[in-house]
Amino acid sequence: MTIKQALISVSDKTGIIELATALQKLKVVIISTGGTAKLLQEAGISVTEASDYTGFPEMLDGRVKTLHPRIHAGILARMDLPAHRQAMEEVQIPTIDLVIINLYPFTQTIARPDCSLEEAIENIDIGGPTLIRAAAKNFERVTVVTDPQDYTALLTQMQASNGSVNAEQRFQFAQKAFSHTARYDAAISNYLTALDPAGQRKPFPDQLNLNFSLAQPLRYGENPHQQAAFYREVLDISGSLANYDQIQGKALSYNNIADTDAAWACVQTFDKPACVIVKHANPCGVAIADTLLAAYEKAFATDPVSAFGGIIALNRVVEADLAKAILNQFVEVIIAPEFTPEARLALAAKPNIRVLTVLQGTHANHYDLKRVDGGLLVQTPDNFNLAIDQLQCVTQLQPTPLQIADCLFAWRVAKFVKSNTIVFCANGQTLGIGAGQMSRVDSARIASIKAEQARLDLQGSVVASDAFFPFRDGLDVLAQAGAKVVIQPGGSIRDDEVIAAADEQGIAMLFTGIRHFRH
Ligand SMILES: NC(=O)c1ncn([C@@H]2O[C@H](COP(=O)(O)O)[C@@H](O)[C@H]2O)c1NC=O
Repeated sequence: MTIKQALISVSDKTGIIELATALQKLKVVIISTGGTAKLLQEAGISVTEASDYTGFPEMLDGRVKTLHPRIHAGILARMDLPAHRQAMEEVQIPTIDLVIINLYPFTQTIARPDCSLEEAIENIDIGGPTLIRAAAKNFERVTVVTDPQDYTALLTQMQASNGSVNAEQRFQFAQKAFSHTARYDAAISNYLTALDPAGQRKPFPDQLNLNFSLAQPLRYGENPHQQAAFYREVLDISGSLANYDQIQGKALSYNNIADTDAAWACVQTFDKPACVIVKHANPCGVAIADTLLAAYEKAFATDPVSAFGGIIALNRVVEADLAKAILNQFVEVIIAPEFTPEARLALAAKPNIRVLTVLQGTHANHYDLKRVDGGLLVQTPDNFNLAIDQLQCVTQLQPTPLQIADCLFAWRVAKFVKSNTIVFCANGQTLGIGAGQMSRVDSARIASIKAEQARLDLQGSVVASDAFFPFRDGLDVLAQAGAKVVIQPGGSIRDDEVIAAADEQGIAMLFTGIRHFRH
């Protein structure tokens, strides 16, 4: 079916003159709304204004432009049905075969901090979604394009096939169109249901509509008998892990993505060159150093056994010497902001290794989400970074500036380890990590055993605990292992007992006043 008549009504006018020019060359008759029509006419394109076409003026400040039977019957008529054909002949309404449309910028409007409710309401598009839904519903005959990035595909096809668009492409455009209106209405619902009766924004909307689109199917889930897919947030994802660029390697698995997320989140919190090695969502080695190579070597030394098959995250450009060093171990994924051409060449020797780049430090999720049976737990992300002046020394012994720096390092690592968390550190290197235990004293024991296995000396080390010590037993384990400074939130009803134990064992202790549970 050759497209004979098109309706163009766009808020985002990117590429619209070029598209309309090309449509005109294909002898398509163009109807258009106020602002769009004016722009096209100024560009010398012959356009009929929607108001002339309907015989009805645009009214109510543009609230009514295209809401007219001459337009909607023209879009919705099924010309394969005799009754529809007859009805259209009786009222002398020609068909519209192509709708080029995008909506009032509601999301951009409400993103402005000074946006009033009135402005938001005026940016709720009514006629646009109606046009989109009508055209998408009738995709058997009508083509609807809602994304300026699809103009080239549309034209390529029309130019190659006598001004027509094939059924498969029309269906794809219709799928995209309904997703477009769904997203639009979701944004309106999220915004309005987050307003209290006084018009003030609440932290969470009464209705939470989430919008993710399929990024890639996955071979399987956490286990091979589970099916899985990876979805990406539709809006505002530049600089996010989900927007990764894969340079080489096998396709990412479900567990690869989850573990890489943990490693990438952790490594980004350091200012100095840093390396984080993750296994099963927990760091098994973290270090900072003057060079990235030194950071990697220190991180690897924490737990070489667990680092086997791990995920390695780095926060600087990776050069060839580091790439070659990493190749000595078995690694699943390497992620960094960039790799030099020489590093890429070196890594290419092991083509199965997944190598990813991500733009660094520009993205943070708005909400953390956790699925529970029949529900969803929602919270703001744990993006609290402790400042040095928030530390309170509660013991007779005061830590040295070097020990304080190590405490801050250990504390940052602890935030990314599953609770109960104990992290021994020295000189910007993790020495032993106890993760995910049901009791803090067991985590303390495991962390010291791990250091012993890796032949790392805990004498004079500092230790971070992600939450307070309920009893002195955990602290006693740390002291016996050789720790000299402990950083922990404080806040236990037995703090006095724990502080007394620290004084008794010659340990300095810092309270943060804040905890970092991670489940
Ligand atoms: N009210 C209507 O009948 C109507 N029909 C189309 N629109 C929107 O008007 C915008 C284009 O307006 P203009 O061509 O005047 O710049 C498009 O985003 C389109 O979605 C309408 N506007 C809002 O509802």
